[in-house]
Amino acid sequence: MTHTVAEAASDDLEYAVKEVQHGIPPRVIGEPVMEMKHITLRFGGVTAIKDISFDIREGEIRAIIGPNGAGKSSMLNVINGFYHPQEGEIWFRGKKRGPMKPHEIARQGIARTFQNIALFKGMTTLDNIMTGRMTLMKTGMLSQLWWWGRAQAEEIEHREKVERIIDFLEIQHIRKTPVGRLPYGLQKRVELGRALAAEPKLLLLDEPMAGMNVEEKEDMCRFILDVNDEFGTTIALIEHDMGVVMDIADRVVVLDYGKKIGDGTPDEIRNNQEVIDAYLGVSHD
Ligand SMILES: Nc1ncnc2c1ncn2[C@@H]1O[C@H](COP(=O)(O)OP(=O)(O)OP(=O)(O)O)[C@@H](O)[C@H]1O
Repeated sequence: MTHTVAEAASDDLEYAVKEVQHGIPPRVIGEPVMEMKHITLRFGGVTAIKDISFDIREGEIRAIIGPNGAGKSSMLNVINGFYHPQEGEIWFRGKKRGPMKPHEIARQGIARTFQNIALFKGMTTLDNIMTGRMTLMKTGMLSQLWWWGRAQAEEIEHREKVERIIDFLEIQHIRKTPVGRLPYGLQKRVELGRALAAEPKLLLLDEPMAGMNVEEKEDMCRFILDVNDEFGTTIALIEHDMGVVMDIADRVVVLDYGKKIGDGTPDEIRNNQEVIDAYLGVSHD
């Protein structure tokens, strides 16, 4: 089956996003936060990313799209330090970044969610979101023994922040439920909550709508737009649902077989012949 971008967009979903955007002033896009310069990443004989450059700017919602195996997840893993490219440079806030461990990158204010939900299934929503604050916790195990009062004060502060996220994501009713018992859409929302708990400046979302029904997608769109708007969080996301991408992204970078074939606003991408030929003109469900 073939279909165009417009056909791929669900009318219901489009409406929900427009409704959310209504009344909100246009986003202010700032300087580049992250610059990927001529990145090449190989796994043995497989070149997952070939000489790709693009940037992510302060305050924007940046989408990375492309067919299966295009190199999107690999790119997200390069951004969050999980993979180290063999070639190219990564610049973060105007400084060249050397190889870093993921926890060091988390301390720089970069958080992510995963394509396959990576929550602690036996733990409650509340505890899972609390784990997102680990990198912000100052008091270690030993000092907790000596500085009981300080550790307690810190715990209260973290709990308050987590409760605010629970309110924001409208998941009060499941705060004590083990996440393994939750429907898929709610688990995805908890995972977003855990990433938000780290108070990221740059949030990376790997297929946040995958496996969701239309209603769940509407909710997730609303939360992504609200996170960007209310917290000023810069967001980079991989997403297959073209209706979502074209509605919420400020700019879109398109990958195909590890190469960049398009980069621009949703309108520019819709009209880019190379992108249409490689990706948009055919079904990619
Ligand atoms: N850890 C790995 N070891 C070997 N090859 C890998 C590894 N990770 C990815 N690849 C290969 O790199 C290429 C890009 O994969 P990647 O997962 O980044 O694509 P993608 O665009 O995210 O795909 P999808 O939409 O299916 O998730 C593929 O050919 C894949 O098989």
